[in-house]
Amino acid sequence: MPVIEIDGLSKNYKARKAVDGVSLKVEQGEIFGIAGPNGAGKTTIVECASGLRRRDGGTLRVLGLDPQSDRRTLLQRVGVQLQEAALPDAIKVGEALRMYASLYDNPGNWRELMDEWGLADKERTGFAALSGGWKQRLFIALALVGNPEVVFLDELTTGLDPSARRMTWGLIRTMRERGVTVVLVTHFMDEAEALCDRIAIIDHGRVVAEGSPRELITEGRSDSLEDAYFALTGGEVA
Ligand SMILES: Nc1ncnc2c1ncn2[C@@H]1O[C@H](COP(=O)(O)OP(=O)(O)OP(=O)(O)O)[C@@H](O)[C@H]1O
Repeated sequence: MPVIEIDGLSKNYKARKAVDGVSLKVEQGEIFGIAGPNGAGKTTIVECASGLRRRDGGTLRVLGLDPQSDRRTLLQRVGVQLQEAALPDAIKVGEALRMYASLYDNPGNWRELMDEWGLADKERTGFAALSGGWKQRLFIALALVGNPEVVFLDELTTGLDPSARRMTWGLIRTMRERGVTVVLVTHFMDEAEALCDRIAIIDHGRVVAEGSPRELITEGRSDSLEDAYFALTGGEVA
């Protein structure tokens, strides 16, 4: 049974159709990528699926639960890292992890997570003093602290330096090996190609293509996923 089943999802912001009839299935233990141009509706899909935003139409099941009506139960079982998250300036890295862990019934070991994500040296550093890349690492660790079965990561490696980016890829693969299902919103086609089992390309609130990186390359009659992306979204190559 799929871990995530989205059928005919729609969401409007006033007159603007942000998501327009999206249907997707994600299987357990997959790394599922969501790619597409700015404003395509990717974040809105993730927000609706993770229980953070109400949908206008369609059905949604995550771990068999409805993200709207079963929101509280679902939030115990999923982790979410969002693009524009923020924390109080003065909160220290260790405090943030401990505080987030306390929100879950069965949290992971936050100290282990802090080590795993290279944050141990920053345990006593305040949020405001972290660079963008370290904030990003902290947000990923916070998304994982509840020991989630499904994790939604929005622009996972934006702002990370190349070595942190590769380290992050390794840790995401480890999560898959542990059976965690990962939904990854990304603008980086090398990242999607390296990590994702399947990818949905979204444009103007609709799914324009879906498949494994190899299938999308074939469908776009291209040599690389990046070229396939441009072919499938009708975008211009810069
Ligand atoms: N809270 C909001 N209020 C009004 N419009 C919104 C809101 N959030 C998103 N939108 C609009 O909905 C559309 C989809 O936005 P969304 O953030 O889901 O796209 P995205 O694919 O994640 O974009 P990006 O790649 O730039 O992050 C855009 O036109 C955006 O301007």
